Amino acid sequence: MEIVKYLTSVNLLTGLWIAIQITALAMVCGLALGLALALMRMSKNPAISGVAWVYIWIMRGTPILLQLIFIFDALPRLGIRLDPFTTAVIGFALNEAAFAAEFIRGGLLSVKRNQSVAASALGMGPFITLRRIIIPQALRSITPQISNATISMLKGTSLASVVFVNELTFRAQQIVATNFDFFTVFIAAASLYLFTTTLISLGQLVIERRLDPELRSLSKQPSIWERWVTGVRTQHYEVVDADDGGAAGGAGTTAADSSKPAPAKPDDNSIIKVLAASASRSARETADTPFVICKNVHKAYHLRGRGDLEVLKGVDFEVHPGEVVAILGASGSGKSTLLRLINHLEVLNDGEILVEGKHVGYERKRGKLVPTKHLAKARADAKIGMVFQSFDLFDHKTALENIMEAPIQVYGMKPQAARERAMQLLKGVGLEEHADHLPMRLSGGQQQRVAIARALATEPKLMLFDEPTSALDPELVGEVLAVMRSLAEAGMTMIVVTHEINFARDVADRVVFMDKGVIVEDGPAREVLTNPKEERTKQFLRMVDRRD
Ligand SMILES: Nc1ncnc2c1ncn2[C@@H]1O[C@H](COP(=O)(O)OP(=O)(O)OP(=O)(O)O)[C@@H](O)[C@H]1O
Repeated sequence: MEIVKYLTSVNLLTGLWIAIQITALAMVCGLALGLALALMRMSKNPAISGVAWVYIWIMRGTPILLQLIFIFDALPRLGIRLDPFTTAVIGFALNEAAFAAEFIRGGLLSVKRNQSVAASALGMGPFITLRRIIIPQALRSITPQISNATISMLKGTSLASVVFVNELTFRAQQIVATNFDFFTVFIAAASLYLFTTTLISLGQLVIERRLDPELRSLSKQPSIWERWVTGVRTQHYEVVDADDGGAAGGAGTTAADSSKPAPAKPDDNSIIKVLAASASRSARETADTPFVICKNVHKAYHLRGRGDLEVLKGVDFEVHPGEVVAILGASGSGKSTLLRLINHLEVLNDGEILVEGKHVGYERKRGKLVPTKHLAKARADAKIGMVFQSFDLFDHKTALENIMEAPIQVYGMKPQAARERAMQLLKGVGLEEHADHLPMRLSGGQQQRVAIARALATEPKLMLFDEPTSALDPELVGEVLAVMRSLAEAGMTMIVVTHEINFARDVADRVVFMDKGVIVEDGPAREVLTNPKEERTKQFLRMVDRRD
């Protein structure tokens, strides 16, 4: 009974409440400062990362007790006088920030770099990318560490008694000093700590479940009961035919039974064809000038300790509206680099690239082209869709969410309209029944078709494909090529880096052959592929022939 008396004693409960307040405030401030320090640590600017490093070094290397005493005793000498509670909050926050910076940095680094490259290609700026793509994925690995840190801090608030904060442990000691009932008083205090830390652990559990993309996607699937009642085997959506112009609420058809095989090729009414045709129309408005112009393009990468690696050595090349150009060449010849330069995922060293008459992400200053500060906006305005070899779908988002992301976040589309557009696109690539599936639940071919749909959702005027089938098993290549073929047939301007010679022969208007950073041969696809003029092209085609 004695223990119940202490468990409900106002004295101890007030002490616990003070400990909780210090912990909550210090954790919020510490995590915010920790995130800033983590980003500073990851900066390429050595001065910025150096400042963060020194801060973390000092705060992690000195005891928090001394830090609290320093803030409480030393700051008044500089004219800054803080009360004990504020001192404790600031002291714990500053100390926590140093530790948080490191585990947050670990979490951010655990997200694959390709995720942010894919976000950039969709016109997403650094802030949106961090908030929508990187942090949600990093949070999964950071959450247990935040929970650990919160529990440690709650227990560690007893240290705040050195600056006269009257928290739980301190109050328990004061009671014991008067009644010497060590056992009961300390058991009561320990129980109060245990109760609170248990709540923190339960909170961690709830957050982890909410952050689990698999559980989230499953919760969108109809339950067994719902399926039985409605007779529907998978999630169903109203899918508006592209004919309806995507008008919300149009007469729709329901996504069909999952047993229906995915169409090998989108039908003529598919939104894929509608978008491609509209891109082709707008491209033809500038038909007298090439849509893409590369002039004397140079690119070198600086390799630490090994000097510069010159990857592109003066590339000149043009693509006309509605044209499909296949870029072939041996590994390392600079094909992907050239694609990445076109939508400014890399910075040019020399020369210039114009898309629809504009330098993407460059502005002229004193006669010189310099990268603009508004790079994300420049990419978004250029409307260049890009599809990568490794698909690079956002791992924490379903197929539908992947496609909706850029229209909503970059182009300000209303969520309902973006959802309808995304469903039409999924239907167009034969994947409407996989709308709520996470990338990890899709085959490589399906992921790549979602990636194409995602790129098309921004209504691109130009599509760049970087070896879109290289990472696929041979039996999955056909389904991706079928979608690309239908885009090409509908008039989309496309540049395709590929090793698929048959695709290049059948679909491309032109083939450009690259070797060691220069264009060796450029001409009509059939001519270059059946009757190459250059020895290097002949050698490459013989090698591909043998491989096939
Ligand atoms: N970020 C980078 N830093 C340093 N070197 C790079 C970087 N990106 C590419 N390279 C190098 O540039 C060269 C050309 O790379 P690129 O990816 O453009 O070639 P590719 O022709 O597309 O080859 P593959 O067909 O194998 O993809 C390669 O030697 C590659 O190692």
